[in-house]
Amino acid sequence: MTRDSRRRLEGRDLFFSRGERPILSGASLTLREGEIIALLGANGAGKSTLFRLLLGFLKPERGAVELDGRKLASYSRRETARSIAYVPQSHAAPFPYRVRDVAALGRIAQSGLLRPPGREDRQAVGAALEKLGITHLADRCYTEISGGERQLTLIARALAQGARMLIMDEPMTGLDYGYQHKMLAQLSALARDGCGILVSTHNPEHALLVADRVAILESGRITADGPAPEVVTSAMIERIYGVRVETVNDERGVRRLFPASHASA
Ligand SMILES: Nc1ncnc2c1ncn2[C@@H]1O[C@H](COP(=O)(O)OP(=O)(O)OP(=O)(O)O)[C@@H](O)[C@H]1O
Repeated sequence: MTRDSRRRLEGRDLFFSRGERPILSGASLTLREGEIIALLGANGAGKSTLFRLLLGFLKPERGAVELDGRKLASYSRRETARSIAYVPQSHAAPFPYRVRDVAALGRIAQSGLLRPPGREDRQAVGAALEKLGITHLADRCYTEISGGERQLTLIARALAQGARMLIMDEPMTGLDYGYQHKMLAQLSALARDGCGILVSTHNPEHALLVADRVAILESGRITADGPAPEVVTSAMIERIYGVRVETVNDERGVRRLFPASHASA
């Protein structure tokens, strides 16, 4: 068997609590370059907390986070930012920055806070905007573009950062149907280019469409982690979300879900 030489971000046996309340109690998950992992879990299951631990924003009480086999805590903040980027849910910026300026914030990881942006920075920002198909928005004000365009801008910021591991917190939230599907296509394209993507979603159908693996966070642990069709079953949906669904594989073999209440209506 050949050793997997891809870069990897690994959270092992992570424990974290808020006050007396345990949030994570032994959660383990590994993200590798070139794959999409969809993280599913009910509201409050601890998905964002797990993300913050994997990004090094929070320290686990027990367990370890490692990047390429080395403790994340041993990397400088800037080194970490060159490898791992966080894409939050799209938000309104406090200042009317242009789209290219928001994307350029990702370059701080490469060139530092104090140095004015140079040619390389401008090229990286231009390449990120182009890859996401939003070059035409470069001079638009971030506060005056749509939620979907803002989400793409935040991904451009992550790409400009040079990171190969992207951690995305519910990027589809608030996007219209068209943008949700553009976003899903974009995630697949980024993974084909070699990015590792860990994305949380409340829509298991999105996981079925793009994820190589689906991980389930419940009771503070990853209770399932495997190929989407094996993990996203009617039993799992009922257990996590309390909704009965019927599953049907479409002509491409992609599993589709039908809530039983609609199916029998
Ligand atoms: N700063 C905080 N102080 C206290 N409790 C917190 C804090 N942040 C999160 N929590 C609690 O930790 C638990 C897990 O929260 P987290 O945001 O990680 O869940 P989540 O799975 O991302 O939720 P959602 O799907 O609703 O976004 C929740 O019960 C939440 O109330």
